[in-house]
Amino acid sequence: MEIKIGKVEKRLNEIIEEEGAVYLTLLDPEEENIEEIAEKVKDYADAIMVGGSIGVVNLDEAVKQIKKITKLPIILFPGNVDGLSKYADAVFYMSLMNSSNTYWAITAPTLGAITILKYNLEPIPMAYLCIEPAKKTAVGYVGEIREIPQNKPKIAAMYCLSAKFFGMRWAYLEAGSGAPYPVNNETISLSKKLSGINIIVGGGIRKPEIAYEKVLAGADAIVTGNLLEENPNAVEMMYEAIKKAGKEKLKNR
Ligand SMILES: CC(C)=CCC/C(C)=C/CC/C(C)=C/CC/C(C)=C/COP(=O)(O)OP(=O)(O)O
Ligand SMILES: O=P(O)(O)OC[C@@H](O)CO
Ligand SMILES: [Mg+2]
Repeated sequence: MEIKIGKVEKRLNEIIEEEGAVYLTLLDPEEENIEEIAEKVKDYADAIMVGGSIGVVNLDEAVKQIKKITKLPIILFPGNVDGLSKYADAVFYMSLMNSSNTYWAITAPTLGAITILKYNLEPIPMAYLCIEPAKKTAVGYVGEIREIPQNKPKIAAMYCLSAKFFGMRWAYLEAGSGAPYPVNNETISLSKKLSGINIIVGGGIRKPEIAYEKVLAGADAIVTGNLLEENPNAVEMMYEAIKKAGKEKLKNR
């Protein structure tokens, strides 16, 4: 059996290979100045994620608006089965593996599967892991998580290895949108070392030097959301830090 990797994922893999890391920017479909943010982000992000954890309205409209502004791939980041739009390119086909409710671990993605097929969206298989302090954020509340502690990097790493054994090619270490602090470097490095799959890190990253150290620790992708809602211009300095760290990481390989 041959497993086909889609266009968007292939492109992300090429960028990771050539530049050491990708920069993903998260846009909330409910954001009012979505066009202004997309306009700024289009020259720096490698792809745009679209999603929100508390209900989704105007998703199709939001995706169409972004599409008018840029040709960058749009990857849906669904907070539930209603987070799907046929106007996007791909979807993080995600299981919240450390939820205490099987709905978030397997039922929601299963209920979305046929829609994904019908909409011709490229599914990118991903373990979504909510790490301390995610419990204090919207995703922790909605996703009913068993929060993974930061002082035990092995637990997160073990989930990443499990994700790999399940055939997932990506794991998202999520501290929660707007988190007071991001996932620590030890958790990132051990997760990467043990699993070897692509590691996405997001939640609470607001400074270029922090993004820089997360990439050096082993992150293949960095996500920022809130920061750009507050200051879309910050995208440039984040981009530079991520790509600088990516280059250094490739050199030290
Ligand atoms: C694959 C399909 C169809 C569904 C998967 C559904 C799953 C597993 C969802 C996991 C639980 C969840 C609520 C995820 C939300 C992820 C997300 C879109 C976060 C975006 O951040 P917000 O939490 O909206 O941030 P703000 O609070 O800053 O708006
Ligand atoms: O909004 P921030 O804190 O950048 O978090 C982004 C992302 O990890 C949320 O899913
Ligand atoms: Mg939101």
